Amino acid sequence: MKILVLNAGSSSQKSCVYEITGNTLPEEPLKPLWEAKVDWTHQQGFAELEVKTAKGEQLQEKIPADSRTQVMAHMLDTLCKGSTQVISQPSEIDVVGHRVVHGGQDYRESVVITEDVKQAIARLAELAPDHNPANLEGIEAIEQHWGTLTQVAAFDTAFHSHLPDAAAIYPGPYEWVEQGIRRYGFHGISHEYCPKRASRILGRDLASVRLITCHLGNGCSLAAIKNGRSIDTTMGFTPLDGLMMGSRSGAVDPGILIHLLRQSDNSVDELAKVLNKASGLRGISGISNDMREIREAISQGNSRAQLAWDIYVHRLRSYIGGMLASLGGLDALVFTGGVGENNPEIRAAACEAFAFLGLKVDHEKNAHKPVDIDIATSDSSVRVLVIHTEEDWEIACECWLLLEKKSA
Ligand SMILES: Nc1ncnc2c1ncn2[C@@H]1O[C@H](COP(=O)(O)OP(=O)(O)O)[C@@H](O)[C@H]1O
Ligand SMILES: CC(=O)OP(=O)(O)O
Ligand SMILES: [Mg+2]
Repeated sequence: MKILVLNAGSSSQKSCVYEITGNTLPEEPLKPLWEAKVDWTHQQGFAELEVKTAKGEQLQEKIPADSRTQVMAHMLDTLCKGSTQVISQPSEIDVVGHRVVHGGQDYRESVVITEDVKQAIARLAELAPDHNPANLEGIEAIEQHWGTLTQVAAFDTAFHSHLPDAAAIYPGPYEWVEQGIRRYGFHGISHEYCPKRASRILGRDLASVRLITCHLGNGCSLAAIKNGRSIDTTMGFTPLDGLMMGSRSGAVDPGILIHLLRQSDNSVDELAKVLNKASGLRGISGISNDMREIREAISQGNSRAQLAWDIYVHRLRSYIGGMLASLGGLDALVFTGGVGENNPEIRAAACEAFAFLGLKVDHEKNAHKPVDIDIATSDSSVRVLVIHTEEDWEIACECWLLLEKKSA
């Protein structure tokens, strides 16, 4: 079965083609036949496209980013044409799997996309404005360019859909519960993949390990994992809650929002834009949402970049502390996502606060681009893992399972 996966994040569009043969799913992620990444934010006005194939072909292009759909169409063309071609026509793809960020109350597992599903994704766009519209664009781009193919939605909210009520319900009026205003949690595809990988690295049964998964990308969230399930998480009703992020504020006193809305020159839309696009690392530093640029500015003595870093670290530590209490103990702390996987300083800074528990990082291992390994010292009381998240592989597995079930 050939599966194309489209994973639209807030700063990137990642895409992969996998070929799964045989009648069971492999335990380890397969190497994609073709993978592409579009980075939307690295250079103003341009998108950077990188394509790689299993055969070793590579392509790097800088394209004007005026229209996301055009960039997507161009990316899809590299699958069927030119040096990175891996299929001769779209009909060779059996199914297209999409990461869909908000699935609301109704979508607690992956589904085959129908008109109803598309309408629900569009309806929920208000709650995930940086994601659901891009997810829908991906679905529509396939329909427009490739015609009718089976498409599947894998929801970021699904893995958190069994959160205990005490963690899921906001202490507003009870009517909120009836209106579906609750903590949904996001990055669920990554928070589900990482514990499975962690249990293999640790050589322990998933049901016996207590984990905190720190997904630190452009969006950032933590999840507390017990018995392989999410029992607490930092993102909420929308992907704005919790940790400080690239350009999102994370949790702020709701009184600030009331105060700003009372000032007549602030509209709801402006406020939404400020919280989603002009806050977080970008808002505080005035430089960028990208952690690489924040680190660079700190090395040049920029005090606002330093402040942005300090707040990011403070919040990360304090939310890890919260997850620790929800779990009542911890076997391993897991770092993943663009920042979690690539930034040794953030891992060291987060872990330092838990040294009193006997958690110790091996600084040599931490510094040397760790991938899917334990970076704690042998005498550390808690393991510390760096895991390359394989959201795309997890989505491909969901597609395979759904189609196998349908054909059984
Ligand atoms: N080498 C690196 N060092 C530090 N941060 C990095 C590095 N590579 C990527 N990042 C960070 O990862 C972020 C993107 O994370 P990613 O998980 O890919 O994002 P998305 O939210 O789009 O899925 C970038 O904004 C950047 O801050
Ligand atoms: C939900 C979310 O914030 O996703 P991303 O980090 O990919 O933007
Ligand atoms: Mg992401």
